[in-house]
Amino acid sequence: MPVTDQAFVTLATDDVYCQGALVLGQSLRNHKTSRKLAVLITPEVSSGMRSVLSSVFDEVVEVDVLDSADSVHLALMQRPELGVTFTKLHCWTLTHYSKCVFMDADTLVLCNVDELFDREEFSAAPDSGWPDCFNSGVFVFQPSLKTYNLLLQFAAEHGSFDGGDQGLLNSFFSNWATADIGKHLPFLYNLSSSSVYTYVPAFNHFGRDAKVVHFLGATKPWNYKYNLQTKRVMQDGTTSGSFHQLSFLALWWNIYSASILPLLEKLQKMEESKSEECKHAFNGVEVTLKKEKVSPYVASSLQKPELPEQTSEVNPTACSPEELAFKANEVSHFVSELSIHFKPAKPTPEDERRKWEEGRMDYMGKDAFEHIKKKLDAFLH
Ligand SMILES: O=c1ccn([C@@H]2O[C@H](COP(=O)(O)OP(=O)(O)O[C@H]3O[C@H](CO)[C@@H](O)[C@H](O)[C@H]3O)[C@@H](O)[C@H]2O)c(=O)[nH]1
Ligand SMILES: [Mn+2]
Repeated sequence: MPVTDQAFVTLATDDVYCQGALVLGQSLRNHKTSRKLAVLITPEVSSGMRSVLSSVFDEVVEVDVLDSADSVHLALMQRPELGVTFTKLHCWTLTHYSKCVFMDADTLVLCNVDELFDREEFSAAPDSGWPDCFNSGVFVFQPSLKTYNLLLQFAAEHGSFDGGDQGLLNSFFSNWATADIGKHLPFLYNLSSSSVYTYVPAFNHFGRDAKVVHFLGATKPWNYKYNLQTKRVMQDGTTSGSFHQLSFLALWWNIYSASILPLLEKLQKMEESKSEECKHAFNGVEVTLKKEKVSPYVASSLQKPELPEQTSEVNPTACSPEELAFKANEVSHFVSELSIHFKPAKPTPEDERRKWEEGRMDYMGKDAFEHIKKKLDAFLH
């Protein structure tokens, strides 16, 4: 039975993090969550990406980077570095839900995790770097404007010891470490893919029961390249990873290529171009498919859903072969390499107009007075 007053919530402040949010949302759908899916976005997210998000999420909620509705705002303005941090706090304003589970956009569920809603605020898993702190990538909370305002006030007064939301939330919910073991989520609900390195025997022993993978740290799944034929992430000099890390990365890309890419394509109406490269431009994100003609024989073998060897070893019990299998779609007939690039794309006229209407002009750039004057002059003469 669907539960409509509870939701999984994530956050994406730009089109890049949207790639992660989409894969997370799709992984929750694949594992048949009975809860709603909500994503918080900020004005920077392009209109194209918003419509893709709304085909995976039940609710796409735009929030400000900094809240301006109360007196705390002034104090916050002195601390611009905390802006993105506070954006996560907006999840407490979703008061049409009685309980929520927040998940970072760089997480991925490996099975159904709806049992998280049996927990109370504030439940989270230990941080692998400092286990007396919780990691703020996965947590159970209860939306409340009162808590939201207390958090903002606390932030304005004390800041954050790590400059991010994790430090802030740990200071605010400071009795997490000692008060109630029921609020300690097992590490399996927020397995940082890099900690697999630091305690290999434990991973070998418990890893197969992992429920949520968190790609915490500077290099995110979307920074890698993926080979659609071998279903493996491609490594170059700048990336490295253990076998298991690579397996989790491959799983992320499996979902991306099977379910997210077709959504992006539908939106962009990929024209039947004969060129070697076909690009999907969003705001700052470009998905590049390097085309390669595949012989009919190879193409037909691609259509068979086969279990990617890499992922099967990580979680053999939690997910069925069908769930893990890469669903070969039309794209795979001619695509060999998939990658996401981050270069500012030209905003659409629609995005431009929305920015103007919201009073967010590019004063330093194309909306600078000299440029506007030039246009006026050209028009008048
Ligand atoms: O430019 C950004 C940066 C972050 N996020 C969102 O905020 C989350 C946290 O950022 P992330 O890059 O995932 O941080 P981590 O590498 O996971 O680092 C740690 O430190 C962060 C800051 O304290 C915490 O938010 C994380 O939960 C914690 O795992 C992301 O997943 C997104 O949902 C954005 O939307 N845009
Ligand atoms: Mn994260």
